[in-house]
Amino acid sequence: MTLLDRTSIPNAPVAERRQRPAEVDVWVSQIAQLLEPAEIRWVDGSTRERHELLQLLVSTGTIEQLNPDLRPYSFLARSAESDVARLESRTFICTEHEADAGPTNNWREPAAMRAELEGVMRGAMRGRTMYVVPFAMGPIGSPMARFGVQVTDSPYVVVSIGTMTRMGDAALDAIARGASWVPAVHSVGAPLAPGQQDVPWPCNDTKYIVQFPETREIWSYGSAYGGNAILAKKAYALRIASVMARDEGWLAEHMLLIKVTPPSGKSYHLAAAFPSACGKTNMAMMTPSLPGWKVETIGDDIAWLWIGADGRLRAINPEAGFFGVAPGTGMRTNPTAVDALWGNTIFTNVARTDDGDVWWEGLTDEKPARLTDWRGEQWTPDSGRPAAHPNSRFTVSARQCPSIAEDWDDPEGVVIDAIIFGGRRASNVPLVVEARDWDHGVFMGATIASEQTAAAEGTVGELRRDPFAMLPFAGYNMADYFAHWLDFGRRLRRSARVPRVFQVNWFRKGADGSFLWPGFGENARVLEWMVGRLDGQIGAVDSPIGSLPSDGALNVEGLELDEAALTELFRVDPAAFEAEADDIEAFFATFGDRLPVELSRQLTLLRDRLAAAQQ
Ligand SMILES: Nc1nc2c(ncn2[C@@H]2O[C@H](COP(=O)(O)OP(=O)(O)OP(=O)(O)O)[C@@H](O)[C@H]2O)c(=O)[nH]1
Ligand SMILES: O=C([O-])CC(=O)C(=O)O
Ligand SMILES: [Mn+2]
Repeated sequence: MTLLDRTSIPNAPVAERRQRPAEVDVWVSQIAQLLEPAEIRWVDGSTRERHELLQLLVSTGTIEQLNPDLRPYSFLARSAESDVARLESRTFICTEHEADAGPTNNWREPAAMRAELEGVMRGAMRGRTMYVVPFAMGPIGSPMARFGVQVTDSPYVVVSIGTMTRMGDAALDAIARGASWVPAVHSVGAPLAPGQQDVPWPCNDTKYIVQFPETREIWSYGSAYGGNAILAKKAYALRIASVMARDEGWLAEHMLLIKVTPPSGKSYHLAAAFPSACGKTNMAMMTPSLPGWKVETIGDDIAWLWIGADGRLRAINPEAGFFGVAPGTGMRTNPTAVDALWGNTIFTNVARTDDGDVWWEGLTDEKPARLTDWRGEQWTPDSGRPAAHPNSRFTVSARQCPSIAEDWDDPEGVVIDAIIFGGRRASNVPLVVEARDWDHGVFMGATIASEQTAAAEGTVGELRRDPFAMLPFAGYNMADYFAHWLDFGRRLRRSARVPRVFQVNWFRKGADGSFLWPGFGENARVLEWMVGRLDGQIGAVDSPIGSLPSDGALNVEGLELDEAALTELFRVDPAAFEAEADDIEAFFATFGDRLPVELSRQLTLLRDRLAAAQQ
């Protein structure tokens, strides 16, 4: 490949195509002048193009093809060791005023960040192809669909966007017809000198994931890992979209969407927000343990919610694929995901078997005698280290999921009956609690705490407040985000039924450190109680933190769960919650007077109820 000098870039040969929106064209040539790619290629989203890109990735050693007899048309990528998860410390929200980013975000002054980015981005694509990737979030034709164009020098990122979004000509045509679009610039930050040999996973030790919410722009540098590089996902569909949602009166949330059908045949739609690696994909694909129950998948990570013309809360999944955590995904825990991964899947940082298939901790109970681990090294069960990276992932199309709901891509979305918040809590938080009303539900969401997982850098296990599971994803001041949710409730109350709000915790542990609740398919028992509550047919008892299942209301028939474990699962320790309330107060104080008064009031009410319970 020859290195082109800067002046020749705008004339770089590009394939002829039909209608290319002038605005996108101009932007692409401006970006090309900065990034100086050797070549520009517009991505059309065709199967043939995907095939070509996969072949290219095999030839550069970025991916290897798995055994087609065992895993048809599937590939394994091994990332650089430093590029395995989202980097929250390098994720920035750049607003004119620091207060608009709020205390939970890394803020940078936009002009200063632009100058910094220009420094690293100049010439960043030398010797590489710049792919221009138009994409749609949400079904094209939906009133909720939103568009974007990402440029990237990573073909791995292009094929990933191809699975995760509606990518290519259809999106570009919508932009040509006048739809607004968000520009997103991505470079792995590894320019190639003439003749320089490429590495399998180019990236840079310096990384940036930058959002400019006020001008709706995204810039990412140095990483090819999912959440840092597939900018349609967390950067757009959550960080930028949450700001659009604030301004336009809807919600962009870190939520799964499911359709639940009990034996009665009447269906319900639920949305649930859990932090990264806390069970969204698993719940979205749940195989209920209860006979006659059915759970169908609509989305596993992101939901956009709005109030429909009928006044009901509606939601779409803006994505088109799943970027799921591999470890822990097995026939006992999530057989639906295992089935979905039969082929056409890209695996990243899992282990490889000798016969060219994949393996990760939890795929099978028995560990293979020999593997090639995620770093490419020989591995045996005695190696004393995990074979797959704890944040290893699969990338697979939603259409391939056997539990996908028929209406998963309905442009009008589905009507939401209940909202669930959850986190990973070894203690304190009961298996399930129901909020007293919407505002109490907002308080629950705002005060979710969860133990950190391997999905981002940091100390795994450390407890932190992760309001609405949006801590790393809200594109604006979290206090204003709380206010937006409270306001949303007021609008729902005016027009129609307000969804119920619940909190769950699948992760409470006993004294021996093991999970008290079997989880996964058995979580259907919790759904059964929720549905009973929606129908007003099942009992609840009041507690200081909300309504708990009354005696016998949670169906534990046939479970190996002793009385002590069941008691512990629902134990609300007022003293522990007093401490929790103090911690919440300190967390709320970080927002100063921007915190909605209603949340301080909810905290006071909680303390009053805790005090009453101890009398
Ligand atoms: N004990 C227990 N573990 C669970 C349960 N549900 C999920 N897990 C485990 O939690 C980990 C993460 O689960 P996922 O469903 O992938 O989490 P996620 O919220 O989709 O994560 P992201 O894709 O990072 O946002 C996996 O190792 C699962 O096996 C459960 O009900 N009980
Ligand atoms: O975005 C990613 O890298 C993966 C993911 O779903 C998360 O971390 O929540
Ligand atoms: Mn997931």
